[in-house]
Amino acid sequence: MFDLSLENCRVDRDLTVNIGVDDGKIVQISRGRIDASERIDLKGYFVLPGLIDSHVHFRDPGLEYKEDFRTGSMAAAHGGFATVLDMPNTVPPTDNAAEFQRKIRIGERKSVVDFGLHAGFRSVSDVKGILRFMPASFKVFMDLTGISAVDGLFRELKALSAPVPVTVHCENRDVVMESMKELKDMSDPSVYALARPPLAEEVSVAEVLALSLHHEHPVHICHLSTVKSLQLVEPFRDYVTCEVTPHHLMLDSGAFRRFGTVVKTNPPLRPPESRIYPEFLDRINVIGTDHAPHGIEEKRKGVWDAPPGIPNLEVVLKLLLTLVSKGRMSLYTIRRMLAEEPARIFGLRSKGRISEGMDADFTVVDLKETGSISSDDFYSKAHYTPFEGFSYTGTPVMTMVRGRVVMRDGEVLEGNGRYIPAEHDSKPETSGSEVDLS
Ligand SMILES: NC(=O)N[C@@H](CC(=O)O)C(=O)O
Ligand SMILES: [Zn+2]
Ligand SMILES: [Zn+2]
Repeated sequence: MFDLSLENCRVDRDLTVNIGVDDGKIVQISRGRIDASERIDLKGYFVLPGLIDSHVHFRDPGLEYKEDFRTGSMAAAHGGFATVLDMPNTVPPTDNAAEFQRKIRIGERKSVVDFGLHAGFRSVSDVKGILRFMPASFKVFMDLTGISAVDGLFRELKALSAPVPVTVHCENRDVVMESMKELKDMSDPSVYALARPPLAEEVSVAEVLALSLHHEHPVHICHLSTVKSLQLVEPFRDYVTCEVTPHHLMLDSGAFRRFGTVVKTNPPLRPPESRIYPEFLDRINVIGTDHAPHGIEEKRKGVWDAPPGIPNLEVVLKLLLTLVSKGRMSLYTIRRMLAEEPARIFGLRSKGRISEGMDADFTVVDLKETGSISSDDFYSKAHYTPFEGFSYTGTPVMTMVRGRVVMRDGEVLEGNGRYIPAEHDSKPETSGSEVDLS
């Protein structure tokens, strides 16, 4: 007798199964009846593996007025995510063993969903100590760090035979400084798109590709935002993976006219001729929200003083399911880019697929429910979005983390998220997408 049976789970276009859950794990997948003490009937919904957002900023510790691990993880559960990977640019940064362990404790105390952590990089001497905690990656901001320092990180990871990916924010510092010069006295928010032009990203992507090729070490490029960056990355698929954000997928630099500095983000929204469109998704590995909450009052400062970043955890799945309803992308693409690929790239061995032995993480969606996005419903502290009022078709109705319902019908319940150590191996295996039927 298992703890739970999820019944009538439509897990693929034409495949409906029952799923047995015991002790937080998927223990049986079958068409027949499963004996369990509790049953949940999911007839009429579509059941995805528990989705993973590999790019969030929960601002904890140090910037809790913007977000903290509790409100951020509740936003994740509300948005349909069972696992998140948090970024290291907190105060202080998560760039040494002590801070890394401290953030694990913060997450274990506050998070309602499971979480992994990207480590920051300040000094080669901290790398070995951080590796003990099995980080998802080492994150580097190329607009803040010089090439030789980043080269040192690759050398140290190789010396320690640690195939932990280097995750990169690609904007070249020199190009940004040069571009800013002639724009500094201007105040129209749309100049921000010119201050950090596509060339800044493309030059930085090229530098990172050279480092990855030279060291034969995996690299993951965050928030890739131009077609030319995508063309650069394409020949390097065996070592390099990349991510696109919902805002770079759905908006262009024209959004500045409507939303001003609320849509100021790094890298900036791009002009129509250089941006990424949903039709390019099959060339990209991961959709990451880059959930980057700030106080609404600081977001309303001038173009040079407002902090960059857009919160997306509670809108991204509605946006993507609406694209599915319009035939512009498939549910399979959501499963690949928000579950299978993040789990593979970041070594989350127990997550990302519906098969026996995996964690019982599920994201259940209603493909037909319609509505319009309202930041009043957000659990995040950031009650604003450029997608306010967006009419969606399709929404998450349940989020389950290791067999525990943490969101049902839009209401977030109590949860007890766990730290998920990353288990990287040097051979990035292909992402299996079929449901293993026993
Ligand atoms: N994307 C942003 O504009 N801001 C992010 C940092 C980052 O991801 O670069 C943030 O932490 O606010
Ligand atoms: Zn970034
Ligand atoms: Zn980010």
